[in-house]
Amino acid sequence: MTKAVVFGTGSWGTTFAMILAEAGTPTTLWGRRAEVVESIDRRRENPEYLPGVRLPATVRATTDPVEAMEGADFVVLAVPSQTLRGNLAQWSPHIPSHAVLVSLMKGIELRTSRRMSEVICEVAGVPAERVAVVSGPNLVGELIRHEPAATVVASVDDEVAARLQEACHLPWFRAYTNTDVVGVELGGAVKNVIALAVGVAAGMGLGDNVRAMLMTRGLAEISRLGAALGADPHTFAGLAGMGDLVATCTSPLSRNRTFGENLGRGMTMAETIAATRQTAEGVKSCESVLDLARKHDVEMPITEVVVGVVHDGMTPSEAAMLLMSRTPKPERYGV
Ligand SMILES: NC(=O)c1ccc[n+]([C@@H]2O[C@H](COP(=O)([O-])OP(=O)(O)OC[C@H]3O[C@@H](n4cnc5c(N)ncnc54)[C@H](O)[C@@H]3O)[C@@H](O)[C@H]2O)c1
Ligand SMILES: O=P(O)(O)OC[C@H](O)CO
Repeated sequence: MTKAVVFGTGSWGTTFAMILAEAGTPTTLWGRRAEVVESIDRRRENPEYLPGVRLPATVRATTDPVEAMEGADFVVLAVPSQTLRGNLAQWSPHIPSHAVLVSLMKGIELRTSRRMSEVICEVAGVPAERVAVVSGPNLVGELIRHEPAATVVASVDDEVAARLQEACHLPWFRAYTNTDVVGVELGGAVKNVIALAVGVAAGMGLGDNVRAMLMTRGLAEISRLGAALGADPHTFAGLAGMGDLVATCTSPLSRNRTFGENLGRGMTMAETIAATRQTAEGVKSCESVLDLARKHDVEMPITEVVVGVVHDGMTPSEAAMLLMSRTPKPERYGV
């Protein structure tokens, strides 16, 4: 029988463990904090991240990474992107030699500008064929109610993607396979940056025309970066591209959009960080996305102003003025 371990008892790690278990894949959750692990193991609930959600009996939990990985066919990683390298270095000596490593994370590493699958290959010393990525419009607040949703399971090895698809596919959770790992990962990481921009605009009281403009031109930025990195352009019209962009930029459940909205309303960065309990990946990844774009000579004006507002003291009004005063150009310029 296929078994999985999920590293990270946050909202997506716990929810994906629930999905795997419901799909018939017994799953062990690894967490840092003994009280969270004990609650999952004894009471079948993660009160901090998913209060009131009853987890299936085939979800176990432990603080011991070695015990967690015993016999695992899928090692699923759901910690904040910037912590992956340090954590995985400790876990990788104990990963079963046949196991596939799966990234649920939607970030780009600071300093190296690497995608999460690249960090996994480098740190765990595994070939790309042993890595998969799950990304799509998957807001946890809806999934825990078993509302219908779909996702993309990507691996350069389509058999690996098909195995993971089988391990997590449910009547209410459709998993589609894809071999374009680069495109699927970029779609997930960069939409968080665009959601910050959309949130800022909403916080400033701006309406749907602005939201549509930022989402559409944001998709152009994602596609330009994807083209430079060799992604399949069709991926960005799919669930991991436009799909996730729509969900994240329009939902009040999105942490990234909410983070931007608080900034747009006039909260300081310190106040906004204090008001954010969970991981809003775009806050750090906007800088690494911009670095990646610059390395590949790709123009990403929305990402630039997001970095300005989040990290360099630019005001939302200055950001809006900068974007609107750019040189007029044809819509397909640079795409
Ligand atoms: N929540 C969602 O709706 C959702 C959906 C799809 C993808 N994602 C992505 O999944 C990833 C995880 O997000 P999440 O929503 O579960 O975040 P979260 O903030 O809910 O949980 C993060 C987890 O990581 C743990 N953690 C924090 N710092 C750590 C460290 N240094 N070492 C080890 N563990 C640490 C926390 O204790 C927590 O258990 C992110 O990349 C996010 O973009 C989230
Ligand atoms: O809450 P966010 O902004 O991290 O978005 C969650 C998921 O990535 C949506 O698919």
